[in-house]
Amino acid sequence: MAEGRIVRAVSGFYYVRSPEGDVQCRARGVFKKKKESPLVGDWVTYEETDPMEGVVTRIHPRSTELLRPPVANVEQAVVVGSLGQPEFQPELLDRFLVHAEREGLAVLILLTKRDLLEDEAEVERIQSIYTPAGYRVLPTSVRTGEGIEAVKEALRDQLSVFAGPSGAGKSSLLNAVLPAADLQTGEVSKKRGRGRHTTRHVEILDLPGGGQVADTPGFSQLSFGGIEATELGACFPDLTARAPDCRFRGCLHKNEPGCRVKEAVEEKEIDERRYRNYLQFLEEINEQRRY
Ligand SMILES: Nc1nc2c(ncn2[C@@H]2O[C@H](COP(=O)(O)OP(=O)(O)OP(=O)(O)O)[C@@H](O)[C@H]2O)c(=O)[nH]1
Ligand SMILES: [Zn+2]
Repeated sequence: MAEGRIVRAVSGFYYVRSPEGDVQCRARGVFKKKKESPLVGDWVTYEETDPMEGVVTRIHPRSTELLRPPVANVEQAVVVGSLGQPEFQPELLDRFLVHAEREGLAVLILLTKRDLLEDEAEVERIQSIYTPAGYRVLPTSVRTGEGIEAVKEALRDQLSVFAGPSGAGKSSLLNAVLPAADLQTGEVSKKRGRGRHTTRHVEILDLPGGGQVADTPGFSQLSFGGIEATELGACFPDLTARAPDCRFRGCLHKNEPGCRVKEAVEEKEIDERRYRNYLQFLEEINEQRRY
């Protein structure tokens, strides 16, 4: 019996990382009967039946479970937003943040392409919105190398996914933190940057400084299906912090009297744009319910 993490899954085989290499495993038949299946990211117990071959016998309880694409036990979402080409899109960033919060992940906001930014005050403006909400915001550039060491540091000791709009620079960042000598990984991973939503397999990559990254865009769906209106507030830490002081329990911070969140927006303690995005997402959730 040994334990390890599934780092890849290809046509019915699960590859479990061990100090000797990746052990090619099949899953025990009993999982199928129980309608369970091992996921990339799972910690499992396996039995080695032949050298470097085995059977997964137990799936350890998951701390998180992302569905599209499927990865288990992701701990951190690195939410990526570009500072130029494409220009910074706050609404899209908030959308990704909601999904990361919803999945119970720790969040790091990475601003990419700092080298393209002419207005130096922009980074501070963005930080002044998201830092009070509890997020760490790191400006980076793969062109100048700014922030890359800090990114490596932030990725240490946990499994992360990079999430963010297409073209924001996720693959470039991944290449920047992967070992320079590991050319093959670098090239493959660059190629994977394209068509990543189609037939690709999720793979967990080891980072040289410790820590792992799942080579997947994190969330491929950004609609709010499955999220109830009453749950949305909890996905905005800056709003949630004030919610206990609202007059009504279950306050949606919309038109209710005695709403502390709305007061905080008026007093500029909560960023107004974040609040407007919250209201818009709430509207979307209510729209979905109508159909
Ligand atoms: N100037 C500049 N360009 C960058 C930087 N990072 C990425 N780019 C460029 O931005 C474009 C998109 O980068 P990718 O890394 O492919 O973006 P992605 O988020 O992986 O995109 P998808 O694969 O579509 O999800 C490429 O042309 C990169 O060369 C940066 O720090 N500075
Ligand atoms: Zn309220």
